[in-house]
Amino acid sequence: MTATTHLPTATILGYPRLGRRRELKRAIESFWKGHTDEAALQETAGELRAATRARLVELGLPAEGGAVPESFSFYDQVLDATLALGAIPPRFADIAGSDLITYFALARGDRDHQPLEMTKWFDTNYHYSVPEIDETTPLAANPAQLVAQLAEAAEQGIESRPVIVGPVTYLLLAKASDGAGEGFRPIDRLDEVVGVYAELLAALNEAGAGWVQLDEPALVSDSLPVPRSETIALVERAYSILGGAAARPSILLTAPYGDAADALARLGSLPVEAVHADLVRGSLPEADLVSGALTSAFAETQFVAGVVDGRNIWKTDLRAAFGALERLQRAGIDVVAGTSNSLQHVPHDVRDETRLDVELASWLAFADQKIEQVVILARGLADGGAAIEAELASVDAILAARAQASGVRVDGVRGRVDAVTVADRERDHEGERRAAQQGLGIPELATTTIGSFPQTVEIRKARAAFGRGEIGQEEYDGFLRDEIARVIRLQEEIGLDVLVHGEAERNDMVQYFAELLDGFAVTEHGWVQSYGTRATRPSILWGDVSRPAPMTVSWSAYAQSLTDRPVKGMLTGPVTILAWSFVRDDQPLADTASQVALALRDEIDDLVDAGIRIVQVDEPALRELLPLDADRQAAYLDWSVGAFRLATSGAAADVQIHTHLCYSEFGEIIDAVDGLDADVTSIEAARSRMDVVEPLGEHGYSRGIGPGVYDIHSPRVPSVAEQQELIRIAAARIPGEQLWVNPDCGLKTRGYEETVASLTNLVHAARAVRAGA
Ligand code: MET
Ligand SMILES: [Zn+2]
Repeated sequence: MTATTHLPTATILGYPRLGRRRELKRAIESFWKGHTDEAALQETAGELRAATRARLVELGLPAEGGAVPESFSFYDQVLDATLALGAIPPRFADIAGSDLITYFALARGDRDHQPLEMTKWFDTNYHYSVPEIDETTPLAANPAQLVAQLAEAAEQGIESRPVIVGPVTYLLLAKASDGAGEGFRPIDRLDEVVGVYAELLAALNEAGAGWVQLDEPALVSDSLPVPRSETIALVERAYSILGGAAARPSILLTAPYGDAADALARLGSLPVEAVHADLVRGSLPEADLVSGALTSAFAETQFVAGVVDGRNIWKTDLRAAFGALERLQRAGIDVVAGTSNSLQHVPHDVRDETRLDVELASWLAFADQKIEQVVILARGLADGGAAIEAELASVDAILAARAQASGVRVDGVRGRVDAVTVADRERDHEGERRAAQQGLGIPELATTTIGSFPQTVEIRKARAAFGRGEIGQEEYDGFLRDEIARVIRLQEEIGLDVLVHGEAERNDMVQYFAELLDGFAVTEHGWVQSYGTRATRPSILWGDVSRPAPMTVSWSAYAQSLTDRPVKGMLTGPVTILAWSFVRDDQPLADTASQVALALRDEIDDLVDAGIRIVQVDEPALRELLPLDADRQAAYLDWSVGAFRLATSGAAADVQIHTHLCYSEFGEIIDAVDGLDADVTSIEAARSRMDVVEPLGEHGYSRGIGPGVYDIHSPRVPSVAEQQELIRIAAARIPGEQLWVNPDCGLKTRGYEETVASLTNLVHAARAVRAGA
């Protein structure tokens, strides 16, 4: 087949992968447990892929011409690329069995193998498996899975489009393996890797593929190991080679998650057949459009315009989206309607939600509704705007109703945000606070935890029984109080200095608050893959946010009543609440964040009134929301830090404010962390062996800091000696009265046995270092 296929006027970049009812999750987990065999798993996966393709066609994507993406994954798309490239790190070479066995070993590790590291995919909450590359990592095209899926589709009568993470993005997201030579960078192997991609493309061509999609989100990011200008040049080099290959499918090169406007004319000139741009996060290159430069660049290249937002669950303003498409069309560009990015970040179908308010539901578009929107736009492109006027008008009406709906704009909430002054974001001076907090009696190298204790089977059972109405409020509350009492006693026995209540009442650190705040709704089936078989159900922040009643006070006050040691109140911060919810798109995030911050500020007031003297406000997502585009970072840090300060600055000098950030790439935002003005900050550090204390030392960081000494991501129990060593590394750079001793993150995913052993060792390690050991 020659690469002359024309992409139809509608497509999407990818679709949710776990299945409408998370069928794939169940099938994979049952395979892992040994309850089913690989054949059974392959069968379920094949059925799911077939159902997905059929669904996409049913929703209106053409069956011909490569409009249907082949975006299935057993675990992760970057890991899929690792297998397709045969880039299996040699430390896994001894794994016997099928490709799928190797695949899961890379993803999850086993007794003898640490898994590949996992980290967040661009500015999303999705985690990918980080490739490990060095000078000798083998590379050999392994197109089997890609070809098999293509054949399945053909059998269904669908010409689908295989999807692969592109070579530049793949290598820029990889890390150099531990054994790599000094100065080696994975991207140094670009030419070889491109050669393997060429082989994959040849195999796909042979198998009859008309199109292939290569995702290059690296094009929009300033947070990668090379400057963006170099990324663009690398993409040009890679695709000049790939495009020049004799036998290959047509290539769709995508640039999701951000703004590639300044590179678009260059991308359009590459020897590929279609280029995608994210026009939600990104923009059209105005000057190039007006001058005709874009038109010339795209003279022989189709332009997939990502105008339907793939990151949120709101209906797209179709009239505005169609306006952008028409401008391109009028400029003589062959335009295709598409989504801004893969729909893997949104749930399946609003129609599955039976408990949502009907009016709210009418404003929403999950994956299936987004596809319907793309298909309408495509019809407009083919038949002219008049052909879809009724649909455009219907969305106009929905958006107008949404703007007027009760709860969307609440005068009281808005008035309060408008009245916020600079002083509302300022606490007393650091020194005064330190003096006022002496009364807390906190020792040097104070020991504490990050908040949650293990969520046992019993806790989950009680919550489920309460949810089903099998046990009443009183019984459930009694159960939680017993749990809190147990956790307090345990911490006293272990000898921790600052205690927590354990968060047993929380299903999730964001959803718990979403359920108690006005302006939020929760879904039944709104699952979104977080990594592998894990999914979360983000809440929907649809209206002005306020707090009808205290949310955490009774639990924290009860815990404090049981002990003389200080108990930390525990809240999730405004930025993290936003980052892990689907947030309204009709006002700036900064405004929404201020509303959430004011609700938390009231909560802190109430906690303090109830006798709590230390409050931790977790912001693990602060780094995640940092824009990929360097030009947008300052504005982001300004509002996000401002929201945290608004939440916490009502606290008097003698109230100690803690925050928790769980990631180690910290250097980039150290000024922002300083700007949070928290008295104490706990961060992840154990896995990186305290790498972060050096920049902190250099920065002259003056506040309390708790670099984690216990990696909570595995059941392994760190010894006293090991934790003592990490504390010593930190103590060499940071004065003892500033240094806190704590785990990397919460303990909710751990079991009790390892938790008790690890925390006991932690306390002994801290005591030993205090005693000068
Ligand atoms: C992802 S950060 C988690 C913080 C929370 N307080 C916990 O301990 O679970
Ligand atoms: Zn954490």
